[in-house]
Amino acid sequence: MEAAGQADTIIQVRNLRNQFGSQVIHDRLDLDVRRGEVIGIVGGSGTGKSVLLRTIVGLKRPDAGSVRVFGQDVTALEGTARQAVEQRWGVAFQDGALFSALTVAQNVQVPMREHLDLPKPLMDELAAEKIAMVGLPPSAGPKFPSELSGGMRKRAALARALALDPEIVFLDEPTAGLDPIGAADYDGLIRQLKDALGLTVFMVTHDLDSLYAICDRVAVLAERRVMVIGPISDVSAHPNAWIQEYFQGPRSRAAAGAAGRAKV
Ligand SMILES: Nc1ncnc2c1ncn2[C@@H]1O[C@H](COP(=O)(O)OP(=O)(O)OP(=O)(O)O)[C@@H](O)[C@H]1O
Repeated sequence: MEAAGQADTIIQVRNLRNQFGSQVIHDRLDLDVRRGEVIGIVGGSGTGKSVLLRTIVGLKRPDAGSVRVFGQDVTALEGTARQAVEQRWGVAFQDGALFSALTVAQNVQVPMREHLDLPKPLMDELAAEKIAMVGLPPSAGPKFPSELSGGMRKRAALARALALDPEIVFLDEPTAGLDPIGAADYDGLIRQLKDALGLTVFMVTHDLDSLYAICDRVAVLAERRVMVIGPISDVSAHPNAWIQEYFQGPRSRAAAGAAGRAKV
């Protein structure tokens, strides 16, 4: 059941604590993600962006605090209740994490096999639909991940994340390793899918161009928590030293300039 008054908040993290041994990664971290937004998670290396993503999707159990998705405390869910929630989101990891022994189409069908009981022709049809949706040619379906370029593998991973028509897509460094044109194409695809499907997109990224081009809001992880969150224009004005260096450096100014020109 969705918590009353939380209709717009699709992910709510409160007082989160994560640590590995004596290394505290998150402490009293709060985060709200709104339904339908593209949120970019940034921060210095090792600030715990990936750990935050993994905690929200249940791959890491938090040491303290709560994580509510769709109004449900996902850290407490088990069995079929957990499966039901997992069907409502898709995750694409940085390296794609595709099964190398399966074709692209079979990879896209993995979540279908796990969660649904569909006849093979229908699964083939749905896989072809997802493959087309992410801009891959039909010929990519029977190929193995090793036969694809890095950019195509990322799209295949996205197709798998979209397999069950999720409401939220989690992306870990989606444009890492892509050339600038490939990265811009991928950004365009995310924006297009978000608009067409009403997706909420949770994106860990280092890519300043992506932040400017597609993120509605940006959350900066620093000092073990979300130090600042908001539209990029607000966040980039924050006086924190890392934020200033990150957003006011030459690469950021170039990305901001490019985004400004694209909007003209
Ligand atoms: N399974 C684990 N066991 C022990 N330490 C871990 C584990 N996973 C992550 N860490 C540590 O937690 C910290 C945060 O890791 P995380 O991968 O979330 O950082 P990040 O912000 O995503 O960094 P980057 O931008 O470099 O990818 C790092 O110091 C990392 O070494």
